Amino acid sequence: MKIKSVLARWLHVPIPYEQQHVSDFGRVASFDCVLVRIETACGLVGYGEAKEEVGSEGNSQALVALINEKYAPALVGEDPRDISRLWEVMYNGCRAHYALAEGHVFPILGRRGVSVSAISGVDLALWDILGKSLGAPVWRLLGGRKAERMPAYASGGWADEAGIGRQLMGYVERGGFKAVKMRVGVIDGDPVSSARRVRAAREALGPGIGLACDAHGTYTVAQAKRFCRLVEDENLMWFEEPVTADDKRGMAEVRASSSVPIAAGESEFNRFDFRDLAELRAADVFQPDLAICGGITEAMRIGAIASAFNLRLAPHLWTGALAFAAGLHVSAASPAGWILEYSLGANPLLHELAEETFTVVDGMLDIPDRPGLGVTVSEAFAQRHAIA
Ligand SMILES: O=C(O)[C@@H](O)[C@H](O)[C@H](O)CO
Ligand SMILES: [Mg+2]
Repeated sequence: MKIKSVLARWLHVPIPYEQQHVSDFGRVASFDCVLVRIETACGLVGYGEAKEEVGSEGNSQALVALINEKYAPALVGEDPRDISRLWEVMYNGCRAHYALAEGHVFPILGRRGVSVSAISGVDLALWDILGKSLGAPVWRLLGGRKAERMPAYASGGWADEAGIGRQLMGYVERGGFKAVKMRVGVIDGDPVSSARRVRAAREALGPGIGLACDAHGTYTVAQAKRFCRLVEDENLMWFEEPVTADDKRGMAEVRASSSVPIAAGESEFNRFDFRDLAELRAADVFQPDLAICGGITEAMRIGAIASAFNLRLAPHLWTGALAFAAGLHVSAASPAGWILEYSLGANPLLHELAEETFTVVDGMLDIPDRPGLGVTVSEAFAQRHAIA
């Protein structure tokens, strides 16, 4: 089996004004991703997703250029089922222990950032092709799924102190969620007002609903410690990215300062970043993003590290349908897999790019059992929103 073509396109989907939310980083006016389409000479087609920015807003030109101009020419002619070999060549270039079939030398393109995101998009498409070639869902190729459906949490919660309880209860009523996530940090100013919003949320939800908080790395270590102290009795499911991802030791200090579990990983790029988080005891929950972290291949390794360090895996699924589905397959197959993120912000790439729908019933999401990633991409939707 041989790869015939690799094509990356930037999908830019504007969000209608009434559906936009104001996140920590401003008003979210679009949802963006890079759609990777790989076709084999025998006519199999696989799709993957790569992302330039964690928030999924904005420009993806650099990523598209990298995939189409650097990775694609090297991949054409290769066997798409040799995923580990191709991963290694894309990451380690001429240092890889494997070579490209035709003896081409591949450059080393970078070990973090868009290079690894590009690998993610390719990797997802390769797994999609492998599954389709065998008529099996990806989770089966990863060793089987632990359950037919897994718990999901509703991810949103930007409202102020007066509105947060109602907003989160709205999520619970809508999908039967047993867990929700709200934003704290820059969005509300300081740890004291964050803690007030958390208390309001807990009061509305009662003790039976899981509650997580996400600070997007916007606190200082001192602020994050103060926040943990203020909410220690609110029984948080986790406190996410308390401080910048660049300060892993600071994160470990925050974690050691209270009993509030720490989650991190959406800003990390590969297993080596997660190994550092684990060794520093900086986190309780790992959140790789399948469109960023090196794809399914790397996420399974990250899941193995989580398991070996007695941590949990809860992938960052603020993504389009392909990275979302990939996260479901990995969570279902990984021993550390725990809970799935379901974004409650406007997310057209989750709900309109795929012909299938991902619906939460009684707080649970079905693990797809169609071949490959189990996502039928709507080419009409993709073409309508493709910028490059
Ligand atoms: O964990 C999450 O879902 C967040 O970090 C989102 O990626 C962010 O709010 C998008 O702007
Ligand atoms: Mg987050």
